[in-house]
Amino acid sequence: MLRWLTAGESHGPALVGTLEGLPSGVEVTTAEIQGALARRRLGYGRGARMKFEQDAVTILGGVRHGVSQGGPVAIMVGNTEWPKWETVMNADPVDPEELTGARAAALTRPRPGHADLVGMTKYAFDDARPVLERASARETAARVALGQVAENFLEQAAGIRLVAHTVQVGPVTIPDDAPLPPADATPALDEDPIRCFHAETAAEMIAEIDECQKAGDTLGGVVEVVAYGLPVGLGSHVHWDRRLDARLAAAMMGIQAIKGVEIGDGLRTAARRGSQAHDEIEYRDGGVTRRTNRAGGLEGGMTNGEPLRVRAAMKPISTVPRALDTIDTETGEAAKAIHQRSDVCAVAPAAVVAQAMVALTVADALLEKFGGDSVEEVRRNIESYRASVPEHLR
Ligand SMILES: Cc1cc2nc3c(=O)[nH]c(=O)nc-3n(C[C@H](O)[C@H](O)[C@H](O)COP(=O)(O)O)c2cc1C
Ligand SMILES: C=C(O[C@@H]1CC(C(=O)O)=C[C@@H](OP(=O)(O)O)[C@H]1O)C(=O)O
Repeated sequence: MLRWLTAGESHGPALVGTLEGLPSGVEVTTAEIQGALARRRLGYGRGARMKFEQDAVTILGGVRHGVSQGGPVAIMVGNTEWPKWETVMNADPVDPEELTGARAAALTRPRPGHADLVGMTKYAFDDARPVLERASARETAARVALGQVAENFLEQAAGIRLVAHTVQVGPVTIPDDAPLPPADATPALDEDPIRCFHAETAAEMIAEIDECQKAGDTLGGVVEVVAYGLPVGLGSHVHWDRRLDARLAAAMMGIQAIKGVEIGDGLRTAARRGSQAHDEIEYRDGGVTRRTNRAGGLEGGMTNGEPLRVRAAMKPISTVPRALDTIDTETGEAAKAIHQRSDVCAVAPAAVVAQAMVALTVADALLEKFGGDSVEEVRRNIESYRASVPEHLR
């Protein structure tokens, strides 16, 4: 079993991620994790903070000389902006006289759509600061760091490769027949400001973000993660919480601002007749294959050998520059919601976060099916399973 946890606040000294259950022998370096975090910072429509803040990666445990050792992997993502927040966010008590200035002021005008108001009520705060500090998607930096480790494991143990791209920004969508980005598309996607594989649509998406920014508004969209090279049989049909589709949906919904998940053609399939909704099975080139991949690589909650396709729908950013109506929790009067700065659109980075969550979820399912304490043992187990499948059904 693979487990992962994160800790840390948006303006704290660092975020920390821990990954428990990773076999030994996974090759991974600080530079690779730094690369994944740099990818998460990309994206047209991101706010000013992405420009000046840096992620400083330190692998604290579980890896020696670039190879995992079988113990928990702990990764720290330091926040280079910490000196500005050291008093306001200090873990130890500070002299109240030092708590002056805009950063220290209580935030009492909760943003509709953010965690502010409910978090204040639930955790008994009269300031939204502690709520937004932990609700913030800054936390996804720790998940992306862990996701890179999981991705290395998947590739090294099973040749599995993942890509993530933007398929919709606000109302602008890629055509239905747009080709899927191939397994090696990540460098090309990194070059596109909105991480869209369809050049004409990418230009329209950028124009939509520009227009939205001018109007003082924000945007959401849809991202898709594709995983290539999955063995048949990850997940299970036998129980609801062992279905891989259920686990992927939970992983996607666990990302800030994700409000819908689609496996394969998902919602679109609901409008089709059965003859147009399923993937007919045939022998081709000496192996079993599906004519189409509308199911997105999952049948009965199990991988069927086709590419896995998972989409996640992100709502528009809730810190709207043309601030929304709210209340002031201190005075009880009508007010305009907090707005200092914000992303206009964070769909491109959300794709990178979704890729990390799929990597972690699939890595967990791979270990559940094949077990193994070293990458070599997992590899052997996969090979022996593949060899046990009758030749005409491979
Ligand atoms: C990559 C990413 C960046 C985000 N950036 C912002 C932002 O700049 N401003 C904001 O209000 N919300 C942002 N969000 C969304 C909030 O974190 C999210 O709406 C909030 O935590 C409440 O959770 P919920 O939307 O799931 O209900 C971002 C989300 C992601 C995934
Ligand atoms: C810092 C990151 O994203 C932040 C996520 C976020 C939110 O509310 O989720 C709000 C913004 O932070 P702030 O309110 O301080 O400007 C984003 O910049 C990051 O992704 O590294």
